[in-house]
Amino acid sequence: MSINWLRFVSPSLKKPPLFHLCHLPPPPSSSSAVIVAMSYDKELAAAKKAASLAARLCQKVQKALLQSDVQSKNDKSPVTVADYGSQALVSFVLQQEFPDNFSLVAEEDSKDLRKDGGQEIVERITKLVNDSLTIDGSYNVTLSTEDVLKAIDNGRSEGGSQGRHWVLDPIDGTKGFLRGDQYAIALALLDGGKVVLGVLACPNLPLTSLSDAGQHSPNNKVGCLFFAVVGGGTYMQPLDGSSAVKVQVSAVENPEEASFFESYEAAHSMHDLSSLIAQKLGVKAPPVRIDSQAKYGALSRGDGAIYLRLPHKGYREKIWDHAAGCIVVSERAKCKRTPSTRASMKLGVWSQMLQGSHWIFQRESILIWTQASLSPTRS
Ligand SMILES: Nc1ncnc2c1ncn2[C@@H]1O[C@H](COP(=O)(O)O)[C@@H](OP(=O)(O)O)[C@H]1O
Ligand SMILES: [Mg+2]
Repeated sequence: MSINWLRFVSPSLKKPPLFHLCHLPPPPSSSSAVIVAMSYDKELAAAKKAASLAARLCQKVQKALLQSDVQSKNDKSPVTVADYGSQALVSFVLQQEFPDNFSLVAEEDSKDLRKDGGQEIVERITKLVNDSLTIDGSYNVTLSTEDVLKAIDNGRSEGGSQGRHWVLDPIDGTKGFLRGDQYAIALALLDGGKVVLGVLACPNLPLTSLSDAGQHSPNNKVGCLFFAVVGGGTYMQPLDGSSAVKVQVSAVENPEEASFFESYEAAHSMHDLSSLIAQKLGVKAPPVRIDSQAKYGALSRGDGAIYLRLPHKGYREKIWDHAAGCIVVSERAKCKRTPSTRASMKLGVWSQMLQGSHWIFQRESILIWTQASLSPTRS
């Protein structure tokens, strides 16, 4: 049931240990990598297409964002027409491409949209989806509002450790999206309970490193698509479709020279605690706070070396918030056999002292500290 580097453990099977330090084996040799990667070619092409189309839809909505686009969900997180539109689009594309073997575990459902007063918003979503499909031109269809609601609800699969299941966060970082900041369309494929493929579309992430001094220059283009297939390395390409490059994680091993990422939202991760931990690790740089799994994309190309995610007590992570990001980081291109232990040992001591059920994940110079007891199902 283990998924590469981020382990998904059913709560009924096992209580997470107090802390767990995970040294991962090196990536497979290049010959086996090619064979493994090729077996998901069609899935990768479909996932990139679906995520890119959804990203374009979201970009359009973010530009024209009005407060009236915001609805309220039970958990009080904001949901936008782009959230639903993105899910409908990805669901539709995947179902077209894999009509005989389609299972999608996605964040949204149409319940709120089907309530009184939802019709207008459904029509707006439907128009957005149809406009995106028309521009793409691959499918000669015009979806009705009911088709769109069904496509959204086709994301209600429970997933599981048998067979293939797509996992989607249609807009990860909804708060960032509403603020005009970072967000991601995060799509992963589980096969036999393992994440085998991940695509992260990050429409607002600069193409150059976040640590570059010129990042705020008006000439610095934004819009990145990260993708990884198990055994095949991680790639990044501009969302406009130009060619992809293999990325590699940071070479920084000394935490004193590392920059660390955390959630922008203090409600999602305890900033005070991460600042204390960073201080104890010897990290000198201030935290880089960004929304969504764009953090994983940025880590995979070496913009930073540490990601601390410390949710408040009682929060349970969802599979769609990590599945795509974890493979994008764990399939990074760099292959170095001597992992740095300096930071992880320090973190280990701290995690014992804090007595939390935090796990530490280390791969070479990357450190990710998060509560990650996830199951390959939606619950
Ligand atoms: N109280 C909480 N603690 C931790 N994570 C939370 C949270 N409330 C929401 N989240 C999750 O944090 C995600 C955003 O991640 P980040 O903090 O890295 O930007 C949200 O994704 P959505 O925006 O898809 O709902 C949501 O799943
Ligand atoms: Mg999310």
